[in-house]
Parts: sequence; structure tokens; C-alpha cells
Amino acid sequence: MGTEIISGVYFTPLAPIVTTGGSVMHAIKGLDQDLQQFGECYFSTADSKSPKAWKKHSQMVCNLFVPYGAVKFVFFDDRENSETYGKVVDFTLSRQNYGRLVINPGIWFGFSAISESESVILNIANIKHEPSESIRLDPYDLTIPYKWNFD
Ligand SMILES: Cc1cn([C@H]2C[C@H](O)[C@@H](COP(=O)(O)OP(=O)(O)O[C@H]3O[C@H](C)C(=O)[C@H](O)[C@H]3O)O2)c(=O)[nH]c1=O
Repeated sequence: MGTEIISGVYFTPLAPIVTTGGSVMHAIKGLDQDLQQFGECYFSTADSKSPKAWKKHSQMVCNLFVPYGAVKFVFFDDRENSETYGKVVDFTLSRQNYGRLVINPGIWFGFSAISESESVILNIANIKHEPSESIRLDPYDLTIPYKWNFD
């Protein structure tokens, strides 16, 4: 399951296999507790210092990896019955902090590349993309107590 970042979000570090000429970075080997079925996988890109936010899934479990670049993810928990209710937490995935970030449904999240150039995110999800299973807010919506700042 990994280390809890905020309730429902877990990080498991994975060690890249570094060889002459390049590296091998594993993502997922078979289905497990955090990916009980396979829906789809896709790459999403993040521009430098430009937030993609906010989103909350009701069904999708995201398994995220950043094989290229560095991406800061920000989470906000607005579930009143949650142990981390009201908390805002950020966590960065990168080549230097490579691993699997599991985001269960129910938590608000957004992200931005903090690398100088574009970053790449791999999402291996339990369901196929379905617009009606997520809700969205503008990156600067005041409902979420977080200000994107790239100074
Ligand atoms: C994923 C997907 C998206 N779209 C459309 C919907 C939007 O009009 C546009 C951008 O999608 P979205 O805003 O969801 O992209 P990201 O902000 O990169 O987020 C996606 O990738 C990150 C890493 C997540 O973890 C999210 O769960 C996932 O939604 O592509 C489709 O038409 N089909 C698809 O399969």
C-alpha cells in the first residue's frame, strides 16, 4: 500500500534500474490491492509551472508515475468523516523520487510540472475514462485553500 500522503493517497518508492545507455523503471506487475482491475493507461503531460486542477474522481483509482521531469501534486481532503479532513498536502514525483502514487476516489487533486520543461505522467487506472465520474474546479477556485505559486 505504501506510505500515506493524505487519507486515500499512498506512495511506494520504486528503484530505477540504471544501466549503461539508460534506465528501466517499473510501473505495475499484475493486478493488486490498489489496482483490482485494469481499465486503461495513458500518458498525461504537464507544462512547466502551469497547473492542471482541480479534479475529484468518484470511481477511478489512479496509479501515477513520473518517468520524465518533476511534477508537484497537491491534495485537498474535504470529506468530513476523514481523518485528514481539511488538510492540504503536496507531494512531488520525479526521476529522483520515482515510484507509484495511488490516488483513491474522493480526494481533490491537481498538479503542475515544476521542472523547467514539460513532464510526463503515466496513469494506470482501474476504469476507462468516463467524464461523469469526476468533478472539476478551476485551478484558482477559492473553495480549495491552496494558491499555486511558482516563484
Ligand atoms: C484522460 C482522458 C481525457 N480526455 C479529455 C478530457 C479533457 O477534455 C482532456 C484533458 O483531460 P484531463 O483534464 O482529465 O487531463 P489531466 O488533467 O491530464 O488528468 C488526467 O491525467 C492525470 C494524470 C490524472 O490523474 C487524471 O485522473 C486524468 O484525468 O482530455 C479524454 O477525452 N479521454 C481520456 O481518456
